[in-house]
Amino acid sequence: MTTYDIALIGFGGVNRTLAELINTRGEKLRSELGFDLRVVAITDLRLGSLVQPEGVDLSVALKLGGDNETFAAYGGSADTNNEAVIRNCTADIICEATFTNPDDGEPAVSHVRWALESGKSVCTTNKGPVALRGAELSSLAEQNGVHFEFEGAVMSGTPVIRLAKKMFAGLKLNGFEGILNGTSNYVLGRMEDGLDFDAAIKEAQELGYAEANPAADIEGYDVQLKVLILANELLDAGIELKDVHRQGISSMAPEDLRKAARAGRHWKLVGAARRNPDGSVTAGVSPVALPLDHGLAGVSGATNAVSFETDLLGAVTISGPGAGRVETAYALLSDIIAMHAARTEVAANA
Ligand SMILES: NC(=O)C1=CN([C@@H]2O[C@H](COP(=O)(O)OP(=O)(O)OC[C@H]3O[C@@H](n4cnc5c(N)ncnc54)[C@H](O)[C@@H]3O)[C@@H](O)[C@H]2O)C=CC1
Ligand SMILES: N[C@@H](CC=O)C(=O)O
Repeated sequence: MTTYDIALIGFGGVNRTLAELINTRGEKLRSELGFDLRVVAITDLRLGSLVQPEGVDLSVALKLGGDNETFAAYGGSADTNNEAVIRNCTADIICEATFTNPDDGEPAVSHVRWALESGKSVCTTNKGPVALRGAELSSLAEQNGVHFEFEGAVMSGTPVIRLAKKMFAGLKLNGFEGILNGTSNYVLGRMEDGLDFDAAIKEAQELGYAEANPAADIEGYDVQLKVLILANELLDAGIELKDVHRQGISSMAPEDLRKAARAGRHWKLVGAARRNPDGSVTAGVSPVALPLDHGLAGVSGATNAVSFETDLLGAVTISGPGAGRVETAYALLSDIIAMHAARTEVAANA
């Protein structure tokens, strides 16, 4: 049985839930997937760092998080020590789930770089490194013979990136439009129900959907990153953040939403990209009042959906959870499963 040693960088909602899945469903994962997962290091801004090559006792680690509690009391350190931990720990795979920084992707870009440079594979749900340094990091992974996987960066655990890359072979993608942020979609729906803006955001935070700074969700920064990822990964657009026009939903009031609903429309924050006749790609994010018969109008709550425009099939739509701790932890697991499948294939062909 293969065992993958993993390090969790960031121990918030997503990586804690991954640790819970490993802790409570380890046996099932072993029998169904044919490999074992062992956590050998954890770092977190608030908790510090814990490195235990023989395997961290997850039931203990998962109880930590009280006021002023750090790993120092459990044989670790109160310092995060990210670079030393990532470079020197015995992990095969680094699971990066720290805050998304929409400006320059740091420090997550460095976390990913240190891991790949030291011969470790990376899976991440962090949109910053993928959107802003995706090409560079993928090529660094290739140079080092390791994997860089990021399915959870768009639409959480709902398979989009790998699915489109594999299953759309032979089709030409001419563009896409989608609801790509669970928080803003949840907030728009709750405001249509009559809740005020702040109360709706608070609910989205409690449900684990929102970014650490929810302005990223509401002002469209999060969708801007996701549009950039899909455009570059799937349309080969070669565009940068500045090329993705951005407008959020912060100026919308509950009354605007209810008035639109009475007129048979739902306001949605839509991210889209389309290939122009000259081959260039135009991309952006903005609120749109969709008529009820539009395919995205009925997508509600934290559900996301993206509709790809293809040459031979017309529109192909993928829909599923777009946020949530369990759903996003599953995305990391799906990345590890993909790495295992690739490794098994290489071994079979050797
Ligand atoms: N929650 C969700 O539904 C989804 C989240 N994501 C992304 O996954 C990542 C993690 O999300 P959550 O776990 O929900 O966020 P969170 O805010 O619950 O957890 C992030 C953790 O990272 C830690 N952290 C921040 N900077 C750090 C650093 N430099 N070194 C070590 N630890 C650091 C924080 O202390 C916190 O515990 C974010 O980038 C988010 O954008 C992606 C898809 C869905
Ligand atoms: N905050 C994001 C989480 C996933 O990327 C969202 O609400 O969609």
